[in-house]
Amino acid sequence: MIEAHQLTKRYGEKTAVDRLDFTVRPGTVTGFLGPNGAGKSTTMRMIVGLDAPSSGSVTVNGRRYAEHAAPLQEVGALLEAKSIHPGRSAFDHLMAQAYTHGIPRRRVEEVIEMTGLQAVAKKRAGAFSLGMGQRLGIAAALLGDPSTVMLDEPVNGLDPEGVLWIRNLLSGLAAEGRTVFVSSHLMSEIALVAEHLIIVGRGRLLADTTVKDLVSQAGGDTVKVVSADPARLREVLAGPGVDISGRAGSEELEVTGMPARAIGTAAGKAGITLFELTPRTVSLEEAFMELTQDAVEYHGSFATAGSAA
Ligand SMILES: Nc1ncnc2c1ncn2[C@@H]1O[C@H](COP(=O)(O)OP(=O)(O)OP(=O)(O)O)[C@@H](O)[C@H]1O
Repeated sequence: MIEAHQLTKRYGEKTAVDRLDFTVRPGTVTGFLGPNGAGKSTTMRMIVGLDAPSSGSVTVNGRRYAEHAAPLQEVGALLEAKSIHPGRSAFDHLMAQAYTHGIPRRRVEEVIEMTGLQAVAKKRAGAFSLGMGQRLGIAAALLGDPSTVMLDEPVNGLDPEGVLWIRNLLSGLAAEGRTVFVSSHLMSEIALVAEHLIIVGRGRLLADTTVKDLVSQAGGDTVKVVSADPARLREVLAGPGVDISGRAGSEELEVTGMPARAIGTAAGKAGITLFELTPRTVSLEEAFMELTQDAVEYHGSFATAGSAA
């Protein structure tokens, strides 16, 4: 369990993390999302004590990271900055860490197997591909068999097989009852693995929600209905929580707050012929963009042909 209370980090004039309050719970994968520069890495660094909060606090399993007697057993982290000696083999790198934390050799062998590094474990880590490097970073994060696992942009630059592997690994860790906290600036990646979402923009909390709720809040439960008698259909469907819109003279209605199946049934009972009944699905990417559009630090811009002088 990770708990942040009014967590704040300032770098001079810049407030990278601004009074964040959130809880990351065990047994599920929580995605940590936000545009570039939103403060995700800074937050994660504070969770593992690599950066000190300017104010507020963050704890793992009820204590600040530095207060744990055996922190590697509490939280395993893969952060963006890697500190792997390029001349050392993956096995030696993990053994060195295990040795300094009183972790047995057996556990090193276990994490090598879990991360599929058996064939390359004795090779120089400096010669590793990006994917292998990520696997090694994850192996190191899992070394202490931690109840909380935190990964910063774990799928960055991975091939589809690597992405699928990470997805299965994270779901498996959550199913074992661990707290799993994963950052990304890509909604599409997180949507496949996370159930819960913490979304930040410019250091502020924008949403603490579920993937399901984010979609429905963004209008994911709208249904397009084309019928022979839209005026009567409006009357038939009207009710509490149901919102109906449509242009005068058009056969098309947009219905929010009623599933397609219920609309079809009601129309059928009233004898109204339907020509089309289409649930509109808002992609998570769209929902995310809508939520974070004001919080993006650097908007891209492009000149249209007409604007060139
Ligand atoms: N050491 C530092 N000194 C000054 N500013 C910093 C420092 N570290 C981060 N920042 C600034 O704080 C803000 C948050 O950065 P952070 O790296 O935490 O964002 P992020 O959400 O992880 O972004 P990304 O998705 O690009 O990795 C940015 O504006 C960044 O420039």
